[in-house]
Amino acid sequence: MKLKVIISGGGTGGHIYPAIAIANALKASDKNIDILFVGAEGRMEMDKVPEAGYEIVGLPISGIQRRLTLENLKFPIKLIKSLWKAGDIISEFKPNVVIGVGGYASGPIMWRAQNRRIPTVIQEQNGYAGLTNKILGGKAEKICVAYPNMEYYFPKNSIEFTGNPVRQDIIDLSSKKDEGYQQWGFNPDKPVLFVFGGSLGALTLNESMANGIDKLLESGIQIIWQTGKYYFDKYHSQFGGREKEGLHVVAFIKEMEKVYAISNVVVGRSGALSISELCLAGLPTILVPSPNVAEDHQTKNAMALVNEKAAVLVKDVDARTILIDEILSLINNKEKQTSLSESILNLGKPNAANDIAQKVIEVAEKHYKKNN
Ligand SMILES: CC(=O)N[C@H]1[C@@H](OP(=O)(O)OP(=O)(O)OC[C@H]2O[C@@H](n3ccc(=O)[nH]c3=O)[C@H](O)[C@@H]2O)O[C@H](CO)[C@@H](O)[C@@H]1O
Repeated sequence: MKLKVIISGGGTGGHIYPAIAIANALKASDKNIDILFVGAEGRMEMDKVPEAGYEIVGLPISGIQRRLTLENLKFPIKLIKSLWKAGDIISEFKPNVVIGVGGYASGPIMWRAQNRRIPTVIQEQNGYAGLTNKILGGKAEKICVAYPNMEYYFPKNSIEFTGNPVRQDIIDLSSKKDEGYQQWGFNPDKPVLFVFGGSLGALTLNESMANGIDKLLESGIQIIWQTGKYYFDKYHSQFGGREKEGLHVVAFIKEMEKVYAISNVVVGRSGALSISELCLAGLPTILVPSPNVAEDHQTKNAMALVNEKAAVLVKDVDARTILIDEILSLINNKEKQTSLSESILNLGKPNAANDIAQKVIEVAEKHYKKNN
């Protein structure tokens, strides 16, 4: 049987990269599997998925703002159009299974698939479930999760505790060190600090860095500062061009593995995928959870590590005043770095992508046998 799989969702890196990791694991297990991505028109997946070598179709869907806006009035029309198009995509591609990774596009296509009795698999990256996944969860064959206690949101029998699927290039970082130092022009004998605010950057981290950048550079730290594309112009115009001093201000990093490979200390938001990657990389990390996300889930994500002494927590409200000192104290404390590194490595799930791919194949084959 030649398996046909739709992978749907996106919106931010936190949904797109796990989707690509699942696709790669499916292909690694059987190169004849046919994969089609379904995303939302105009969103990040429409670029990132083709860059990863997969075909993607866009639905005209968007989210609902929490405020009353003109865009919200268009939402029902976009939803109806998307449901229509989702139906056409399914009729044409004839998937054996549809995977939803979260984000606007997974709603319409998973809904359509479930109504046509095509089996569906949800991959939930966070320690909570949004409304769409809660609705879809009731009819999904499997729900692959990365945090405990998810039976609060989903039927217990469908849950598989696989961990989040992480890009394979983040495994085996030691072989990428030399290339990493070379690419960034860094001295391997001096510490490297990596600051990143998830896939889109984070204002709090940018403002906190702007407050203390000279103090960090004076201490001999080499820095990669990812601002996110919306904040890049502002911070690059202020701090760009200082590569000789060891400071790189960038909008987005394509080869994260080479940055993780050379980082001594990382500062980040606590998006689910950032955390899963840091667990595999085993990096001493300071987490500053975003307070602007549903159900404060980044704090929950971060606490899962902090409770195991696997990361340091700095609250968003405190970051502008204490983050720089926290960084300096961790950079200067090798013992703490080692203990954080050991604890965070214990929480990693390096086989998640393969485990999820196997579940997807099982679901599709079971359904195929039942119907043929
Ligand atoms: C503000 C917001 O809504 N954040 C959510 C979003 O986060 P966000 O999209 O930031 O996602 P994550 O932190 O989970 O993952 C970021 C991903 O982007 C990659 N990356 C990041 C920066 C960069 O320069 N280059 C790069 O490749 C990382 O390697 C990682 O794979 O989705 C996550 C997963 O559902 C949620 O937990 C987050 O709360």
